[in-house]
Amino acid sequence: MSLDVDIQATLGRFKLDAQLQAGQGATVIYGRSGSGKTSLINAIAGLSRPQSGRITLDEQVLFDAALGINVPVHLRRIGYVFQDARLFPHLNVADNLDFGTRYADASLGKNHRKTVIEMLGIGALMQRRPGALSGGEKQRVALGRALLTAPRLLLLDEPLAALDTQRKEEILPYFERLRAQGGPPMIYVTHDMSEIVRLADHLCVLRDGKSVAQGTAEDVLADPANMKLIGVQDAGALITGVVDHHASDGLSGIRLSAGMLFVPRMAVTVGTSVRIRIRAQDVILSLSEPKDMSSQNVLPAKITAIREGASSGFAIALSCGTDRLLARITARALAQMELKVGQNIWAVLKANAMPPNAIAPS
Ligand SMILES: Nc1ncnc2c1ncn2[C@@H]1O[C@H](COP(=O)(O)OP(=O)(O)OP(=O)(O)O)[C@@H](O)[C@H]1O
Repeated sequence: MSLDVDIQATLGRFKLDAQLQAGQGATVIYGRSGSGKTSLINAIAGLSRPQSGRITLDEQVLFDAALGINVPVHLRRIGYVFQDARLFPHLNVADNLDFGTRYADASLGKNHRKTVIEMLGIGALMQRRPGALSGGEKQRVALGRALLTAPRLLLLDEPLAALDTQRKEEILPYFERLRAQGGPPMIYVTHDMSEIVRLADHLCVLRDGKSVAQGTAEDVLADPANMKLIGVQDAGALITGVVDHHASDGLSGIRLSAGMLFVPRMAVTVGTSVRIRIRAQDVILSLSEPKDMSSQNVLPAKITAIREGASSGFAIALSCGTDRLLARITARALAQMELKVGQNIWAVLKANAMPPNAIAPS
């Protein structure tokens, strides 16, 4: 699958001017409230019509302002899951599921329906109406309804935003499974970093209606130039490792290319590959190897870039074995430590700075 979007739209006083390239897997659109995320995916779905630009999905032109092409919503074969499920209240789950299949490829038939219902664990809910479902169940049905149309692409607009933490945990594994099992490519809107760690292959950052950064999630998050865009609270790189052991003192050891990382005990088996978000503000830099610290996590690193960030802070990009880290330090620390690109340094990471929602099987 390849999606190519380059559109411009004026919505009241808001101007959207976005470019997006997406392929297989999950592409997360990340941005603050009002940055244009919903407007962008509505245009991809065909729910709104941009003033200019072009949208192509694989070889098909879905929209081209100059050529006057605008394929109607129901012929785009794109599934859409809204934040608030939007099931038909007067129809039971079975009828809600079948509603979208009117335009779907009939040859997919009953087997596809059965697989989707089993995958989402909604078989027991078939006769219930949406009013008798929990928020998490509603979202599973909404996802099922979208999948039953055999979409070429799935658009998900903050599908977990209306759910509490427990319900989010109930639904996220379904998205992870879809991604792992080669389900339809997803464009997934969120401003929740933990969902990015769990799902994002690619990341596109929107700001004030403009796509200001995009690429693999690892590249976008490790780039010190993007620290301001992501926000100093959330900025941080993704690293990968393999669960090496679970210690009896409540920590799990993760083998990284540059050494061992200790995190609060993880509920995954030894040998599992994981992706971990290390927030820039949780990385401390030291010129010499710290030996008498409470932190268990001291990794050798090299400075690859130094970039001025927001509010007198600097973003320091580090290579750490084959991984990248991002650290945020003050201008004073930068001057006192006389940090330079190319310098070898030690990165200190607190185990408690890596809560379970910052770690996901990769
Ligand atoms: N039809 C419209 N008419 C006028 N303004 C609009 C219209 N649609 C969207 N906007 C404005 O465009 C801006 C972007 O809205 P959009 O819903 O795309 O943002 P978002 O990033 O999805 O926000 P959120 O995270 O809060 O859902 C907002 O300021 C919104 O008020």
